[in-house]
Amino acid sequence: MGSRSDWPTMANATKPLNELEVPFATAVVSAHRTPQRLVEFASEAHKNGTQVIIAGAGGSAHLPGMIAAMSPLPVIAVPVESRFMTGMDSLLSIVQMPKGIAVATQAVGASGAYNAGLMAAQMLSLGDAELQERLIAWRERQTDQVPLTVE
Ligand SMILES: Nc1c(C(=O)O)ncn1[C@@H]1O[C@H](COP(=O)(O)O)[C@@H](O)[C@H]1O
Repeated sequence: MGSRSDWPTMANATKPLNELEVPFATAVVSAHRTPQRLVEFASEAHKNGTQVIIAGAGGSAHLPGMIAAMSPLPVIAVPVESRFMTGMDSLLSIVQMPKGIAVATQAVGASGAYNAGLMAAQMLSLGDAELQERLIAWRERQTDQVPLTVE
């Protein structure tokens, strides 16, 4: 995430990851405030066992695209709600990537962060049959929890 202030949003990504027993690490990395840390993080991640990166940032959100530019790993982006434009600035600055560098952008805010965790697990499940089984069971539990009536 681009700032510690993104954590209340980005913590939502950890919920499905924990439920699906997917290990993860967190880091504060900013293209603007810690550019050297960004270069090291993005260029080294695929060498230390990381398989998917979830990048959340708000406002002038260059982080996901910059990570994607420097890493061969899939980058899932979360536009964090901003103070002045409620996340529209975050969304547009993340989603409008130039052809040739791909970022998988999720919805703005907490739900987007939650789905980023799910999407990461689904990507990882392509090479992990046990994780895929856990995902299928997770989906079935979710379906069972939706009541048929509003009473
Ligand atoms: N968008 C970026 C980047 C980046 O794109 O590299 N670095 C920090 N930020 C964002 O600035 C917002 C305000 O940060 P502060 O609350 O620390 O002032 C955060 O949402 C963060 O993601």
